[in-house]
Amino acid sequence: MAQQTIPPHVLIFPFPVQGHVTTMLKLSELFCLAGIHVTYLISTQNYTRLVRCTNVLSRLSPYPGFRFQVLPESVSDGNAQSMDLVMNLFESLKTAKTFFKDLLIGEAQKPVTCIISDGLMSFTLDLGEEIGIPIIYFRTISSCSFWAYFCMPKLVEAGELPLKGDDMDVLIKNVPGMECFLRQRDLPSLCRVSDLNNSTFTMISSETHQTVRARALILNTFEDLEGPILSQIRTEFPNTYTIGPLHAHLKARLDGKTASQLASSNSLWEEDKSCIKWLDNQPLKSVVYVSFGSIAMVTREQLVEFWHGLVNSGIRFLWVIRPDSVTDEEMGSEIQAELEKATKARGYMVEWAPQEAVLAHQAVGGFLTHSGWNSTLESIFEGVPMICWPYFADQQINSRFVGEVWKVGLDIKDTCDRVVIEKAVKDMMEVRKEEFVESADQIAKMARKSVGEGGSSYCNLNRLIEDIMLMTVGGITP
Ligand SMILES: O=c1ccn([C@@H]2O[C@H](COP(=O)(O)OP(=O)(O)O[C@H]3O[C@H](CO)[C@@H](O)[C@H](O)[C@H]3O)[C@@H](O)[C@H]2O)c(=O)[nH]1
Ligand SMILES: C[C@H]1CC[C@@H]2C(C(=O)O)=CO[C@@H](O)[C@@H]21
Repeated sequence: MAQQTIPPHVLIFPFPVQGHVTTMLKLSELFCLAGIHVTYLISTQNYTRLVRCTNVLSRLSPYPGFRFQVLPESVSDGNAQSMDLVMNLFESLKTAKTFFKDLLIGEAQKPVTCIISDGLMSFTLDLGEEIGIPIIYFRTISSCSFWAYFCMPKLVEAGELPLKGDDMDVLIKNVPGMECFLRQRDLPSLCRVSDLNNSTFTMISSETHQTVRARALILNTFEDLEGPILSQIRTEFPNTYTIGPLHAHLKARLDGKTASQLASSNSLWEEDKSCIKWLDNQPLKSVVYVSFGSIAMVTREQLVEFWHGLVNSGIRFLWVIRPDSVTDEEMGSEIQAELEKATKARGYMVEWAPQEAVLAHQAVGGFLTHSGWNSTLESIFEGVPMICWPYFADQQINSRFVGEVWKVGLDIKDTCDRVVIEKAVKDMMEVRKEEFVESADQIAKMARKSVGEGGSSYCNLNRLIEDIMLMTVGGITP
C-alpha cells in the first residue's frame, strides 16, 4: 500500500471546563512535538479567557500543524460551578453536533485521521462511526474514579445503590479492587442520590459505559500509582494508554527547548504571580497552599471555618479564593476585613495562582485541596502531602485513595469544622510531617520515573503516537 502522504491530523475535543481544557491542551502539545497536526476544539468564552490569561498563542506558534477551532456560540460558557451548570453545559454541547460533523467532513486538504474526545461526550462516537474516523476516548479523571463510575450499574444490581441507611462507613463490595476500603461516603458524590433516575447520575453512568465503543482509552495517570485498578480496567478496556502525569510529561519532553516553549499555564483566570514573591520570603516547607479548583463552591460559613482552622493552626498559608466561588451571599465587609487582618499575620490570598509553580516552590509543605485530579497529580509529582476536602464528582474517591491507599495525606471529607481543620493542618505540617513527606517522596520518585525516558508513561505515549501515525483516512488502524 502506498505510504500515507497525508499528515496524521488529530481533532481534540475536551469538555469545556478548566480541568479538562488544560489536560488536553498539554496532550495536544505533546502530539505537536511528535509532528502530529492538531485541531483543538474550544468554546468562544474559554478561548477568549485562555488567550487573555496566558501565553498560549506564542507558546504554540512554533507548531505549524496546531490550530484552535472555536465552537458555536450556542455552546455555553465553560464556567460551570455546580452540577446543574455542568448539565446545562453538557446539553449545550449537543448543539455542536452538526458543527462537529461538518468539521470532520470539511477537512479535504487535511482530513482528520483520529478524534480524541473527552470521555463525557458520546455524541462524538456516533459521528466518528458514521464518518469512519477512529475515536480514542480521553477521560481526565483518575483511574480509580473512572472504574467506580463504570461499576455503578453493578452497584445498582447488587442493591448497593441507592445508598442504604445512614452509616456512610459501610463498605461497598461491588467495585472490584476496592472491596477492602471503599465506603459509601467515598463513592462519587453523584451516587448520593435516593432516586436513580437522577439526571446527573444517569448521565455520568451512561456516558462512562459508552467508553466501550471507543477504539482505546487514554488516562492521565501512571502505572505505579494506580496499577491494581488499571488491571481491573483492562479487563474491560485492554487498549488503555496511561501517559500521566501529563503536566510533567510535557515539561520533560520540552526540556532544553527555548524558554518560549517551556510549558506554561492554561489558566482561564488571571494568575496573581505576586504570591510567588511572597513564598520567596517564607521558610522552607512552612506554607500550606489552599485551593479548591475551578468548579467547587464554598458557603460563607465554610469559608469562615477554614479561615479559623488555618489561623488557629499557626501555620502560614497561601489561599486561593476564586472569584464568585463563595455562595449564599457576598462576603460581608466584616468577614472580609476579619480575613484580611488575620491573614496579614501569616497568610496571603489570591484569586487564582500559578499552581504548578506554587506546588514546586520550596516554601510549600502541604496542600489543602478539593482533590480534583489535576491538583492531586500535581501535588503527588512535587511530593507535597495533601489534606483532602472533596467537593463533588470524582473528588470523593480521589481523597480516599490519597488518605487510605497512597497514604500521602489526610481525608477530611464530609466535615467542615475549624477544630478538625486546625488539627489536620498541624498533623500534616508538624506532628506527622516526616511520615507524610517520606511517603510522598516515594511516590514522587515513581511519578518522575514514569515520564522520564524509558518510563511507563513515556513508552505508552510513544505507543499512542505510533498508533495514531498508522491511522489513515477511513479509519484503518493497527
Ligand atoms: O489557583 C489555581 C487553581 C487551580 N489551578 C489549576 O487548575 C487546574 C484545576 O484542575 P483540577 O485540580 O482537576 O480541578 P477542577 O478544576 O475542579 O477539575 C475538574 O476536572 C477534573 C479533571 O477531570 C476533575 O478531577 C475535577 O473533579 C473537576 O472538578 C489544575 O491544573 C491547577 O493547577 C491554577 O492554575 N490556579
Ligand atoms: C463537571 C464534572 C462532572 C463529572 C465530570 C468528570 C468526569 O469525567 O466524570 C470529571 O470532572 C468534572 O469536570 C466533570
